[in-house]
This record gives sequence, structure tokens and C-alpha cells, in this order.
Amino acid sequence: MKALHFGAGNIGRGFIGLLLSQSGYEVIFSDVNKTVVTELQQRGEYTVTLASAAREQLHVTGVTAIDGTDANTVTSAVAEVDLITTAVGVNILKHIAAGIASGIEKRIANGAGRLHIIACENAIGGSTQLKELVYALLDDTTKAKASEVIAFPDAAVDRIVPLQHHEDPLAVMVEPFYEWVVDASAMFEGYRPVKGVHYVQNLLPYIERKLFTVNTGHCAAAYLGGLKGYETIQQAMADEEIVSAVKATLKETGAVLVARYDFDKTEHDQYIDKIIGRFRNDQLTDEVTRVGRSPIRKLSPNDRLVKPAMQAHELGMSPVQLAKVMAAALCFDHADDPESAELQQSIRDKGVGQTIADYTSIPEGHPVYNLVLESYGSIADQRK
Ligand SMILES: NC(=O)C1=CN([C@@H]2O[C@H](COP(=O)(O)OP(=O)(O)OC[C@H]3O[C@@H](n4cnc5c(N)ncnc54)[C@H](O)[C@@H]3O)[C@@H](O)[C@H]2O)C=CC1
Ligand SMILES: O=P(O)(O)OC[C@H]1O[C@](O)(CO)[C@@H](O)[C@@H]1O
Repeated sequence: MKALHFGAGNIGRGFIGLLLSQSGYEVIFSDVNKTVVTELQQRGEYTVTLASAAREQLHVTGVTAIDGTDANTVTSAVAEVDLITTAVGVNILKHIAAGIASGIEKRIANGAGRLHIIACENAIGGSTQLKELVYALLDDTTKAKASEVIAFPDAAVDRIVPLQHHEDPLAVMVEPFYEWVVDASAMFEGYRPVKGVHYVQNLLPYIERKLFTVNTGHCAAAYLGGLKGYETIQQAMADEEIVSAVKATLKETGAVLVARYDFDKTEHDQYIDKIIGRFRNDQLTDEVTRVGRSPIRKLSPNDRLVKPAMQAHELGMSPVQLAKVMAAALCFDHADDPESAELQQSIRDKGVGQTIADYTSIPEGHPVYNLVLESYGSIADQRK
């Protein structure tokens, strides 16, 4: 059994590739990083280290790689494999869609079997987004045939894998915890389960619980920590003022999640505590710039800040803390991050009010908009 995984980066090697390999798949990574591709081709294996005191090492074998810039090779790989997964970043899905589309055309021409394509990105409906990008490139006849043999189940993936700084370009250190949840309702009957994956009939509560707790909390630590000059999440989470603010943020998203999905409040509070413990893992060093990266994506209407804030508002709550984190995100100023640079330029050119409206899609004058603007003003006053 062969799996093609797009993105041999931190999550690709440290999580998805690892589980696929442990499930007996021969894993073919597709990546545009030539060093990583060549190393995977030459060595066929790599090591994952668990970031705990014991530093357990897991050896991933039976892997190889293809050059993601070589369209013909990508097409052939898509045509021959039994499973496709991705962890490239949700904004990169558009760049892999063409290879998947031409591979699907080839599969259909060859009469190949059914295929699941699972996007493992931090987003609601990542596989559905990929499907739309791929289908936009297919003609109507191929789309009709593809809908019978190709499925795009959405997924939620959770494992903290910081930027890696090892001599070995394939080595990767990951936190011990992981959760990979897949929407089984969108899969073909008789699918081959991947060991360690939790298949559920209704993914939305899982993806929202994960995105609006792990990812909201993590970016809160990054943006609020960044305001205080911290460089790592571990430094930020050693500051009790930041910990209290992160907890207060997760109390807001928690209230929304409990109300929307009828989660048990005590269990949800325990989930929050566990996640705060994961952020504090001092066996890892996780940079504020990584966790806060791409602030435009993180401030977009369907993502970890705006969506729960608007849901809170609809439920009659005032998301004061989420608004503070959004304001801190607007202050995330790192020239190396293209989205941060764009946001700062927008604030300089159009002012913060217009920037909030443009990037969050929260209309000017909306109560949540006003909260963000006020918080931004308070931060600006404190910085004077
Ligand atoms: N790092 C983490 O802790 C977690 C990350 N995620 C999600 O996983 C995804 C990947 O994140 P990371 O692994 O951290 O990023 P990363 O930057 O380490 O890995 C992304 C990989 O995709 C490759 N890539 C870029 N364009 C490509 C293309 N056209 N074809 C093939 N490969 C291409 C890059 O070269 C890189 O190796 C993101 O959506 C992220 O939100 C989800 C959960 C945890
Ligand atoms: O990968 P993104 O969406 O930029 O955000 C980083 C997030 O990914 C994670 O690494 C895992 O979900 C979190 O640490 C962090 O919240």
C-alpha cells in the first residue's frame, strides 16, 4: 500500500508520515525543498524524537520522496497511490491542486481504484477547499467520474511541532501528544483505517474544539507574548499574566463551544488545562514567530479568532479577550513574515479601523469591531 503525502515539513515528517508508515504504508513525500527530497530519496528513513524527559526515538522507514516541482512525476504518483494526504499550509493547497487534478484524470483513464485525499491543515474544511481547487481544473465528465471514486474527507490534526534546528535535515522533534480526527461520513465504505486516526461521523465539533482551543490559545500566547517582547512560547507561558490572559481567552471560546455542542463544561475545562500544559512543555522551544505566523490567515473570518468571537457575540456574549488577542495580532510586526508586513503596511496606509474591516470582514461599527479597535487603542497608549 502506498501513500503520497504532500509536504515533508514538520507535520509531514513528524506526524502524518510517521502514522502512515506505522500503519504499513510505503510513504512517498512530495516536496519542493530539494535538500529534504534528496535526503529522503537517498536514506529512505528518518528519526522522530518525542519531546519528553525520556526522549524516545521512533525510526520511520520505507519512505521516499519526489520533487514537487516536477509535474509529470507528481501526476504519476497521484495516479498510482492508495491514499493521499497533505500538510503544506492551507494557502499552498492551490499550488498542489494541478498535480492532483492531472493525476485524477490519469487514474480515471487507467480505471484505478477508489482514493481518499485528506488535507491535514489547520483549517475548517481543508479537504473540501482542496476539492474545490482540484475540481475547478477538471471538465464536467471527469468531475462526474471523480465524484464516484475520489473522496475528500475533512480532518483535524493536532500535534505541536516547532521549527527544527538539527544538523540532520530530516530529524524532527515533536510533542508526545497527537490527535488526528477524520470525517468518516465522507469516506467510501470499507476504507482501510490508519492506526491512531479517530474516525467520526460529525467532524465539526472536533475541528472547532481543536481550532478554537489549541490554536486560539497558542496564538494568544504568541501575540500577547510578542507584545511583551518574549521570543518563545515557553518564555511567554512562564509569565503568569500571559497564562491568565490565555486562560481567559479560552474561557470565552470554551463558553461558545459548550453552548454550541453541549460539551460537558468540566470536561472542557480539563481539556483547556491539558492544552495549557502542552504549551508549557519545556522540552520544546517554540518560537513566537512560528506560532503567530501568517496573521492575515489567523485574522480571517473563518479562523481561530474572528469565528469564535462572532459566535460569542451571536450567543449574547462579549468577546473582550478575543478582541484583545486580535488587537495584539494587528501589532505582530515581523518583516520576514509576508502577511505581517502586508498588515503593517495596511495599518500605515489605511489606518487600523479600515484594516480591521478589510482583513477580519467584521463590519465597521459592529460591537466586536469596536472591541478590537478599543483594544488596539489601549495597546497603542501603553506603548507611548
Ligand atoms: N507544526 C505544527 O505544529 C502543526 C502544523 N499544522 C498544519 O500543518 C501544515 C504544515 O505545517 P508545518 O509542517 O508546520 O509547515 P512546514 O513549513 O514545516 O511544512 C510545509 C512543507 O510543505 C512544503 N511545500 C511547500 N509548497 C509545496 C508544494 N507546492 N508541494 C509540496 N510541498 C510543498 C514545504 O517545503 C515544507 O516542507 C499547516 O497547514 C499547519 O497549519 C497542523 C498542526 C500542527
Ligand atoms: O500552523 P498555523 O496554523 O500557522 O498555526 C500554528 C499552530 O499549529 C500548531 O503547531 C498545532 O496546531 C499550533 O502550535 C499552532 O497553534
